[in-house]
Amino acid sequence: MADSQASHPSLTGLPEWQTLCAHAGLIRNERIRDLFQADPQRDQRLSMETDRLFLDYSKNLITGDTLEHLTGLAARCGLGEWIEHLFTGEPVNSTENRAAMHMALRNRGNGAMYVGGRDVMPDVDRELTRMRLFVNRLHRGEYRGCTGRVITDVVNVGVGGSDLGAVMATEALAPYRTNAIRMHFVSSIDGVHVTDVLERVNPKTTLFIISSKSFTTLDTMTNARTARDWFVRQVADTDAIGQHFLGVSSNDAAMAEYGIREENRFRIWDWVGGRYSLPSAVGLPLAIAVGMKNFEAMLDGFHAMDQHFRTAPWRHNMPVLMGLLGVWYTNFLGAPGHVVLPYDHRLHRFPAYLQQLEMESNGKCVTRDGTPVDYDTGAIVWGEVGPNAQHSFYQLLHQGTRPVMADFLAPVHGSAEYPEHHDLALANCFAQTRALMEGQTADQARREMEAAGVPPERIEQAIPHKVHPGNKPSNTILFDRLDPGTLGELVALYEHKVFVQSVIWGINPFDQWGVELGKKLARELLPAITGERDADDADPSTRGLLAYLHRHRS
Ligand SMILES: O=P(O)(O)OC[C@H]1O[C@H](O)[C@H](O)[C@@H](O)[C@@H]1O
Repeated sequence: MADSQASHPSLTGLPEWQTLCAHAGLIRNERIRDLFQADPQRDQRLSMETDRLFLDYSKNLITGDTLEHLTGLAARCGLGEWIEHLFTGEPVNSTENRAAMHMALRNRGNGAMYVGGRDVMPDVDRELTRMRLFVNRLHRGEYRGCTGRVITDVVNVGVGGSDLGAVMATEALAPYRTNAIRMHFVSSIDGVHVTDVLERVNPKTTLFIISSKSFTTLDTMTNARTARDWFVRQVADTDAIGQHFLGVSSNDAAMAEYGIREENRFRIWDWVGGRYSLPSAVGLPLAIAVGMKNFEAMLDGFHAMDQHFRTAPWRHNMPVLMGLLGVWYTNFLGAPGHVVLPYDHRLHRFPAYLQQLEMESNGKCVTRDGTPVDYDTGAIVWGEVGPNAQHSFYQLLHQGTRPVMADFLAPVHGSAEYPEHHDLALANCFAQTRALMEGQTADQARREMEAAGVPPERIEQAIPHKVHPGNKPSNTILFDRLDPGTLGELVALYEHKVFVQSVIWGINPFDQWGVELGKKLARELLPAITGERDADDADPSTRGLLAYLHRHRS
């Protein structure tokens, strides 16, 4: 692997890159609408299905040539080899000399998967079995609190990759709940988050899961200590900690030191990246909420997408296509933003989950060998539940000056209770992608206002404001229903999409050094916040902030 690592080509100098630049110059002048007219089969040619997902990418500013040029670039960047490096447990996380073998966590095929020459499947299966035993005991009411009462609440304490996936999936799969245990998540270090959750639970019937791959993250450790102190104060029994606190980590010694007993310590491994850890024991809160059967159905979905990604030809490979489309907009059409718009409220944390997955993975400015890049990398990802976002930021999507790439997601079967609501949501979803693509001309706006009887002078005034330029790209991802398998496929789709882009950009998507500096400066600044020392060495703005703080505290 060292060879292909060293040989990542200077991207912008590649003939494939130059071809794409020239091609973009031509295609900028095209209208997506006209491309449909020129090719009546376009929607069929530019759409595809996997086991559970349907992707329509025909409303993009692309032609068959665009895809050919993009796959040519991917081949030149060694995408095929890199996919094999990933799946064969090579240390693709070069700065930390680690594999990124999250596919082993959901390897439902029972074959061996190797990291550093060692089959990791026995470890994976052992932890999955331990989770199953624990979850089943809890659900049967056999695992109880220190006073013998059944558990009514579970509080997951974690942050980033040890929080976002579990929250997102627990919300998304709410209809698959198998029991009445209430789930709570504490992530933010600010003290109010933990307060708000502790106020709602009874210590004698609550389990705490301290979830942290490193078991050193300041945020999680601070909240975990506060939760433990609160618990001990409430039950007045330190021995009870062992019964009420579970841990998920790769740092067994730290879990033990915190007071988590052996049988309540669930393991992950250094080859599981935090933001790729939902299918590991980090998903324990989800498994408790929806039961192991549903959790494993989610793993099936992950696995199906893993297989698809590894084996499908690139022109029919969903993560590859989505990754390449992202590269097209980021690097050749100058669209820095990528918005994710689910038309199902239960996916309301999905954009937040993807923000970490995409931006922590590909928000990098040097290649794997440390060379500064001279092209853009990770998109700026944001999003919101589509129907709500229509009433807030869609204005910018329709008439703003900067192009944005959009992913629309929707189940065919949404609300079981109010299917007529879901019809409205779908009508909006499909209408928005049309409106973005087709826009509205001055003539159309004029005709509409004339028909509505608007006075002519007002019409002329209003027209510039009512014109929608259109030609805005979008993907639409549909699926039968938001069930566990579909969620697994969806998450794996984006994971692999991120990997594809990292290969083109030549960057390591599995480290996150950019988050360290802020943490270090926070540690250094803490004494200045508490007033133990001055921060004379800090910049003038920071000193000003500290001065304001202390003026208002005194
Ligand atoms: O699971 P932990 O070790 O506590 O890490 C939690 C999170 O914190 C870090 O700062 C990283 O930016 C994330 O990638 C990670 O998921």
